[in-house]
Amino acid sequence: MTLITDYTGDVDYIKNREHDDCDSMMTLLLAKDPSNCLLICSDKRGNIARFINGINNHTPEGRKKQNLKCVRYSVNGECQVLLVATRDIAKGERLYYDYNGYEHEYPTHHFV
Ligand SMILES: C[S@+](CC[C@H](N)C(=O)[O-])C[C@H]1O[C@@H](n2cnc3c(N)ncnc32)[C@H](O)[C@@H]1O
Repeated sequence: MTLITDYTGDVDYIKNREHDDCDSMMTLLLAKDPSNCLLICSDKRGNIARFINGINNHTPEGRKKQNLKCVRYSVNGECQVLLVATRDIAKGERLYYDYNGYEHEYPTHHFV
């Protein structure tokens, strides 16, 4: 659970980005009413989190590479997405997390 980074960017309603081809959008908040769901768009303003690798969800090797997980916490009353370590990580190791922790919509068949 060592904090690696938070996932920063502009926050918007998912409904406003349905036709956006940005490949670094992160779900921030899933709500019962879909019109209230929020996401983080990091293409214009973001941080290092947008460049962290995703695992291949279709191979056993993909799962083995995972060394981070994505969690959501309320920090000072605001929802935040955090990437935290799931195990000890050696210096120089590549970082990987599961892009499809909740919605299973991100295509990863081609991920190495
Ligand atoms: C969240 S990153 C976004 C990078 C984006 N172009 C940017 O500038 O913010 C997602 C992209 O990184 C690449 N990527 C992430 N993990 C990968 C992996 N394991 N193998 C191959 N490509 C990967 C894919 O091209 C994917 O579309």
